[in-house]
Amino acid sequence: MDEPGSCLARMRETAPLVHNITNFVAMAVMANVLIAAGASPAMVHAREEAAEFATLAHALTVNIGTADPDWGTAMEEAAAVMNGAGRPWVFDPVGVGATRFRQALSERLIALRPTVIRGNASEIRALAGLEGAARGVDAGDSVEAAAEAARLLACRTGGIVAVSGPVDYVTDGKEAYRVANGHPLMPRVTALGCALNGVIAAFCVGQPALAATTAALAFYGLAGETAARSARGRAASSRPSSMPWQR
Ligand SMILES: Nc1ncnc2c1ncn2[C@@H]1O[C@H](COP(=O)(O)OP(=O)(O)O)[C@@H](O)[C@H]1O
Ligand SMILES: Cc1ncsc1CCOP(=O)(O)O
Ligand SMILES: [Mg+2]
Repeated sequence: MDEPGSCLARMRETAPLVHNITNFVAMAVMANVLIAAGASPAMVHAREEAAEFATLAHALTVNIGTADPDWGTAMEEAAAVMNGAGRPWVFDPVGVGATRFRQALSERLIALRPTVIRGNASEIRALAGLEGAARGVDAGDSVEAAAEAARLLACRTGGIVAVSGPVDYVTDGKEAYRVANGHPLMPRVTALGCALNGVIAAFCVGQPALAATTAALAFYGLAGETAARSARGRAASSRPSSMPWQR
């Protein structure tokens, strides 16, 4: 497998245009993360233009976090464009276990065979039809508890499945790798999982998807470790001690 550093260097040489149909929470965070990593983000979700825009993009991400039926159609049409052009796309099944709408849309997207599916452990378990302990969009299951689900999903789609968490797990259904980079503050910041999808998509442009996804996970975890060194974390108490009306 290629060195993660070589994958990063090749991604930066390409500076790929990554088209994202993502959720309202993640849009700005994800765009900034992609620029910082060395790619060009574009957030384009209107049903009337998503497929047309996809023809311009090097890679696509689709994310069902705040989807509605029109966004779902936009995702399916844009993914079909990427498949036709042989370009990578990443699917994030945010909160898939929570509602029938998310489950049905996810089934349609899986049938289009994403290059990479990336979710937290509870999402990957739910996608494989297993019971889980999700709390909305947050994981309640361990990564190890989702490893077999990831393997089965990868065999079903022929793509890569990445389970993020304290130690990420990534597989193509035959080989598997674990990535131990990252910091416990990362799941305390909303949309960091969503933003990771864009980085994975950027790394996958012109590079083998298993190696590229593994490298993206390592790069992202290291970035989180670096950021955590200068982060103060959240306050010890949820009640600030020096609010003006308390003086
Ligand atoms: N406890 C943890 N320790 C270190 N890194 C973590 C931890 N939990 C999540 N991460 C990292 O945070 C990023 C987002 O993953 P995750 O929180 O699982 O996604 P999501 O926001 O979709 O639930 C990944 O890079 C993952 O490796
Ligand atoms: C809070 C929330 N609600 C709908 S989408 C979303 C963002 C989830 O982002 P992430 O899975 O990266 O934490
Ligand atoms: Mg998520």
